[in-house]
Amino acid sequence: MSVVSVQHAAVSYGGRAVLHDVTLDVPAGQVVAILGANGSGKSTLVRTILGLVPLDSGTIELFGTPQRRFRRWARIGYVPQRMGAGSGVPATVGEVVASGRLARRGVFRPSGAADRAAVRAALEDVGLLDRIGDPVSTLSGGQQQRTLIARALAGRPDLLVLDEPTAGVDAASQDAFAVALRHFGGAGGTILLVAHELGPIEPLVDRAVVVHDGRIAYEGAVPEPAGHHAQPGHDHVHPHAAAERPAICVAPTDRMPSR
Ligand SMILES: Nc1ncnc2c1ncn2[C@@H]1O[C@H](COP(=O)(O)OP(=O)(O)OP(=O)(O)O)[C@@H](O)[C@H]1O
Repeated sequence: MSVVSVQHAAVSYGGRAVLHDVTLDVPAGQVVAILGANGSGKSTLVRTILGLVPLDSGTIELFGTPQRRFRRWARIGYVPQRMGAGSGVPATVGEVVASGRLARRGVFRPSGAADRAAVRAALEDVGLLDRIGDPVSTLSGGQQQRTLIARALAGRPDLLVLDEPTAGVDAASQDAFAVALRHFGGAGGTILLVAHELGPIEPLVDRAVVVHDGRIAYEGAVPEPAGHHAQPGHDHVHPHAAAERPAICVAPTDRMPSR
């Protein structure tokens, strides 16, 4: 079963086309990484899947239901790009994570034992249970990012969507994050993530999708990093995936297929 199915999607901002004829399938239980250079359209693709950006044409299905009729949003946990958890908000780590339960329980029902257990389990997953009572503002950037991931996990979603979850995050937090994702995936969860560098998540990724200029330029196994191409002594042994695609190797953070 496909958890996300995008067919021939086209998206534009104010008349400027940003995604062209994008087709993407995320099967249940898979970890799919969307890679690509800055401005290639990765975030737009994810935001379109979540219904935050309208389609010009094409179709999207979520859990087999056309997106416009899909109502079970609690099945999806979303961690947006570079969202500060601690920006002036005096909330504790536990409170931020508990807010991830709202869609599950409804705003007007008080939180119960199941909610508290889910919050603790999610914080345990990201290695921050010992900080549950601390103000978010006292956490490092990486720990704040882990708090946001715990908030998404606390809603017990079936699909986790993460936009650049490890960008600018310290190594310890990246490792904690990889552990949390492995746990979520091991329990049958589906993961769609946008990344520049996969780092410790790389072994978890079943399929990589490279977006270039608003089109899918490559789909398959995680490509080799391209950042070392320009270094002296690097023998450029891996051929480009297709003759018309050499331009995906444009930024140090881009990745090229190894075959
Ligand atoms: N809300 C918006 N209004 C107008 N243009 C936008 C908007 N959001 C993104 N864009 C433009 O659309 C293009 C794709 O942006 P998008 O954020 O999807 O790329 P990205 O691959 O996620 O890049 P990054 O890695 O920098 O986040 C870029 O040219 C960007 O400037």
